Parts: sequence; C-alpha cells; structure tokens
Amino acid sequence: MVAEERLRRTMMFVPGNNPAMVKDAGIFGADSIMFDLEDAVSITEKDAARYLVYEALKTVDYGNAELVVRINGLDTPFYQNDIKAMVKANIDVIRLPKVESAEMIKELERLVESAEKEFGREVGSTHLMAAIESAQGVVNANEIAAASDRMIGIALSAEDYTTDMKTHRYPDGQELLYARNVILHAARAAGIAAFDTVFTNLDDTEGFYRETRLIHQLGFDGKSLINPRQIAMVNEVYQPTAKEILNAQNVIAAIEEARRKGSGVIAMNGQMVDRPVVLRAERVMRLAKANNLVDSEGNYIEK
Ligand SMILES: CC(C)(COP(=O)(O)OP(=O)(O)OC[C@H]1O[C@@H](n2cnc3c(N)ncnc32)[C@H](O)[C@@H]1OP(=O)(O)O)[C@@H](O)C(=O)NCCC(=O)NCCSC(=O)C[C@@](O)(CC(=O)O)C(=O)O
Ligand SMILES: [Mg+2]
Repeated sequence: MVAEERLRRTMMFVPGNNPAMVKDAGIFGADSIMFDLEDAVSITEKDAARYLVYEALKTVDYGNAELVVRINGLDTPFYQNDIKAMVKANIDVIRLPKVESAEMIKELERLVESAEKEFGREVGSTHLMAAIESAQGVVNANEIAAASDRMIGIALSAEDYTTDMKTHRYPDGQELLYARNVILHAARAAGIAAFDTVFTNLDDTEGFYRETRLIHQLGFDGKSLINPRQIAMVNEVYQPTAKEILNAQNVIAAIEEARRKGSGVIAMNGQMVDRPVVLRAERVMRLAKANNLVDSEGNYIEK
C-alpha cells in the first residue's frame, strides 16, 4: 500500500474580504478551501481581508478541509505581510499567484521559513503551491514544480494565461491544451498535484461538465472553483463507477493473494495485474470511500 494521497478534487476560492463567505466556507464539502487575498480583493481592502482571514483561521472550525490562502504576488507591497499573517495563523498551504520561475518559489520559501521561526511553527510545516498564469510560467513549469520540497501542487490559471497569450477562453478549450499538458507533466514528474483552472460561467452547466470530464481524462487531481455549486459536479465526474470499484476490489484481492504466494504479479481474467494496476485500483478505492460509495469494509453501497 502506498502512502495515503490526499484527495484534492475541489479547491474553492473564497474572497478574503467577504465575512459571510469566509465564515461559511466549510459547509459545502470542498476538499480544499482557498481564501483569496489577491485578485478578488481590491487594493483598498487588502489589510482588512488579511485580518479577516487571519481571525477566521484562528476561530472557525473548517472540519477536514485543507486550508489554502492565495497571497498577493511578489510584485506587490502586500505579500510579506500576507506570508507572516498566514504562517502565524497555521495555514496548511500558501498559493503564490503568477509564478514564472523557480526563484520565485525559493523567495517564498525563504520568507515562509523565516516566519515559521518567528512564530514558533515547525520549519517545513507550511506547504506551498504555484499558480501558473503566463507563457513564461508554462515554459518554466518543470523547475517551478520541483523548486521546493514544500510544493504540493501547481495550478493552471486560465484567465490571466489566456490574456497573456493574446487569446480568450473558448468552449472547446483548445487554447489551453498545451498549457494543461505541460502543467500536468511537470506536476507528475515532480510527484505533486496538478489543478485545472476555474470555470467562470456559472450558468453554463453543460460547459462545466465538459471541461471537468476533459481534465479528469487528462489526469488532473482536480480543479480550482469559484462557487459551491461546482463542488458536487466535480465530485460526480471524479466518482468511480460500480464496475470500476468492483474491478479495483478484485485487483487488490488478487495482488494480496499473489503476495502471500511471494509474487508481485498475477493474472486476473486473463489480464496482468502488477504495481501500476494496483496503484490505480487503490486510487479508485480512495475515491469510492470519499464519495461514500463503499462501507467501512470496502463493500459497494447500492444507491
Ligand atoms: C461568482 C459569485 C460572485 C456568485 O455569487 P452568488 O451569490 O451569485 O452565488 P450563489 O450560487 O447564489 O451563492 C449561494 C451561496 O453560496 C455562497 N457562496 C457563493 N460563492 C461562494 C464562495 N466562492 N465561497 C463561499 N461561499 C460562496 C453565497 O454567499 C451564497 O450563500 P447564502 O447567501 O448564505 O445562500 C461568487 O460565487 C464568488 O464570489 N465566487 C468567488 C469569486 C472569486 O474568488 N474570484 C477570484 C478567483 S478567480 C481568479 O482570480 C482568476 C484566476 O486567477 C484563477 C486562478 O488562479 O486559478 C485566473 O487567472 O484564472
Ligand atoms: Mg489570475
């Protein structure tokens, strides 16, 4: 069994200047809640938003959700105070926007480590992720993904990226195909998660499903979201079918039997079952459990 991989299907942006949204963000069941101090917050509200998110992190119970904050960029006067406040508040992950090089992640890491020491937090306990929002970021995706042991993932940010590329978003997503594949490969090569971009038209449910099915097929761990309505749709696409669950259970049973006999490979219904097949089966079972499709014994629950 490999180390349990955290599910990160849904990473929901929550504007850091909206007290009601910040307070209630935990009730919708997102895998990760991402408080935003950057583009959803106007310049005049930067300090107030930082303070609001800091207080919420200290006082609100967000259950098992992973807590992420998108700080302001390294080209702003706000990021140093953002880092200090969020490290002090014990945030799980800091997401740096508009990342274009490994050096930017190393600069973030230096400041995070200094804040950890200042506030008595264990050095290395604050994780990092990068949003890639430009051609330069895509070109340097490999070095960004591998820039720090603290990195848990990289994300495509298609609104800024398409602007940088002098295009805009189309329904078929052709304009994002290269960036999606580069980001996915960079993440996988570095052993970290890959997140797809936000989908901003809340009325286009069909378009949202189409995009989510595409990124699921490509292999993304999940998506950045802007609204709670999008969470159930992503979970639906990412949930395994009954057939996939049954197959995964058979694979795990078969490999356990093989291991008892001292072998790492076995044939099941004429198909070879080896390590990659077992890893895929284990991921299917993690997704099945997260979607309450199996009971504590791992048996499929008919709905
Ligand atoms: C779009 C809308 C105004 C619609 O509001 P509406 O009120 O019409 O929505 P409803 O569905 O009616 O809400 C039903 C109930 O849920 C509550 N509720 C809604 N949204 C919630 C939420 N997010 N968190 C918690 N609670 C929420 C709401 O308060 C209500 O609660 P209640 O009144 O109690 O029933 C709202 O969703 C919203 O503000 N979204 C976040 C926008 C945002 O953060 N943008 C910046 C990030 S993108 C970016 O920067 C581009 C990027 O950088 C991205 C990258 O880097 O990846 C790039 O370059 O691509
Ligand atoms: Mg952006």
